[in-house]
This record gives sequence, structure tokens and C-alpha cells, in this order.
Amino acid sequence: MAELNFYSGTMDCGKSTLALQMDHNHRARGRVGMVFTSHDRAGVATLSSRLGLEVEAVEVTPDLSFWDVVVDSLTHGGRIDYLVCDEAQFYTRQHIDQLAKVVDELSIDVFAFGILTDFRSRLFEGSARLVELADHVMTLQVEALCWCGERATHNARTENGVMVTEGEVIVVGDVEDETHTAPTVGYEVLCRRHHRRRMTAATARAAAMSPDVLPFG
Ligand SMILES: Nc1ncnc2c1ncn2[C@@H]1O[C@H](COP(=O)(O)OP(=O)(O)O)[C@@H](O)[C@H]1O
Ligand SMILES: Cc1cn([C@H]2C[C@H](O)[C@@H](COP(=O)(O)O)O2)c(=O)[nH]c1=O
Repeated sequence: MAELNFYSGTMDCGKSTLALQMDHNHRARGRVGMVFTSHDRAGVATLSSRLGLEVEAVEVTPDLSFWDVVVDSLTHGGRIDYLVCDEAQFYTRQHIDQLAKVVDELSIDVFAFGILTDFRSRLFEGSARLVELADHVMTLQVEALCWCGERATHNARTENGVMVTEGEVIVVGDVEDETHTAPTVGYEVLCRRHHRRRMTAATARAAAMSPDVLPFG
């Protein structure tokens, strides 16, 4: 029986890599799939991984109907066994309902990948609906780590290394590197404790270097 699968994790935990691997493995066994994404950092209609691989994909826009795309392809003689859907957090509730219909009515497997919560730790619309509808919700095994070494569970948005909690929900960007020379607006994965305290690597380092915390005056 076809299934709606949701693979979730923080930013930078390997979701897009897994999406590319799933597509590769199914394709290698003669199955035919379609790849979708939305707002990928590498550009429109591209599914990219930080490990360097990327493939062409169909860009999911608010007015795209998964049902129409799939039915259109099938009625023109195409074959589709599965859909790979990356950055699924950006999909609408209706998109996810369409994916569930594709699974149930057309027996096509769906492998969806995305982050659960935004920089304010609120569920994204697409992810919330996937949690409600998916046959399986799986957390990726590769752990992204907070600067303190704990498993990262939350995505922080930063401006010059300082966590912000207000702004547009969708701002395409990448995790900063250790030097914090990355773009002004970036992301950093944190454990819940440090997300709650708004303590990023940069602010923790600044606090540690502050004369106030030194034992002697
Ligand atoms: N230079 C590297 N060497 C080994 N692994 C890397 C390297 N750069 C990135 N990675 C791996 O790639 C993962 C990010 O993969 P990606 O699929 O882009 O993540 P996501 O889609 O979840 O944001 C990192 O967690 C890390 O495991
Ligand atoms: C937390 C958060 C993230 N985003 C964006 C930033 C990236 O472009 C993607 C996540 O991509 P990844 O492959 O999982 O690293 O989402 C956003 O727009 N809003 C947010 O709150």
C-alpha cells in the first residue's frame, strides 16, 4: 500500500541529502518518480544538498496542485511511482491534502522532507498538516548539534549572531559557520534550553569573554 512519509529534523541535519538518496535508490530499481521543492537555497526548481549534489525539481508555488500535476502526467501516458517533496514546511495545508489524496487514490508513495518549526518555534503550515496526515513521521538520525554539544532541536534566526524572534516566516538562508562571517541574516540550530534563553554561539562566547563573568576584578 502506498504511504505518505514525513522525514523531519532541524536545518542542516541531512534532509535534502536523504531526499536525493531516496530518489536515487528508487530510480536505480526502475521506479519512476517526480521531485518537488520550494524556495531551495540553490535557486528555483532545484533540490540541493550541502554535500554538493543537486537535481532539477518542480518548484511548488501556492497555486500548484499536486493532484493536477500527477493526473496530467498519468493521462498523457506517464508513469509515476513516487514523489519526493523537499522543503515541505513551505507547502500549504491544501498541498498536503493533495499529497494525501495522491497516495490514497493513485497508490503513489510520497516522501516528504522538511523542518517542523520556524525560528519562533512554531509549526510551519505544511509540517503541521503532515504531522496530522502522514502514515509515518520520522526524525532524522543524524543529529545536528547545538554549540553546547546537546542535540539541536530548534532553528534560530540570527542577525550578526544574535537571535531574533520577529520577522517574516519565510526568509531563505543558511546556517552560519563557526567564524560568523556568514550573511547578516542567518540561522543557527540550538537545543531547546539555549533557544529559550536566546543564547547563540556568538552571544555565549561574548558572555564568556565579558569581564563581568571573570572571577577577579
Ligand atoms: N564537508 C562536509 N563533510 C561531511 N558532511 C557534511 C559536510 N558538509 C555538510 N555535511 C553534512 O550534510 C548535512 C547537511 O545536509 P543537507 O541535506 O543539506 O541538510 P538539510 O537538508 O537537513 O538542511 C550536515 O548535517 C552534515 O552531516
Ligand atoms: C527556521 C526557518 C528557516 N527558514 C528557511 C531557511 C532555509 O532556506 C530553509 C530550511 O532549509 P534546510 O534545507 O532545512 O536547511 O528554511 C525560513 O524561511 N524560516 C524559518 O523560520
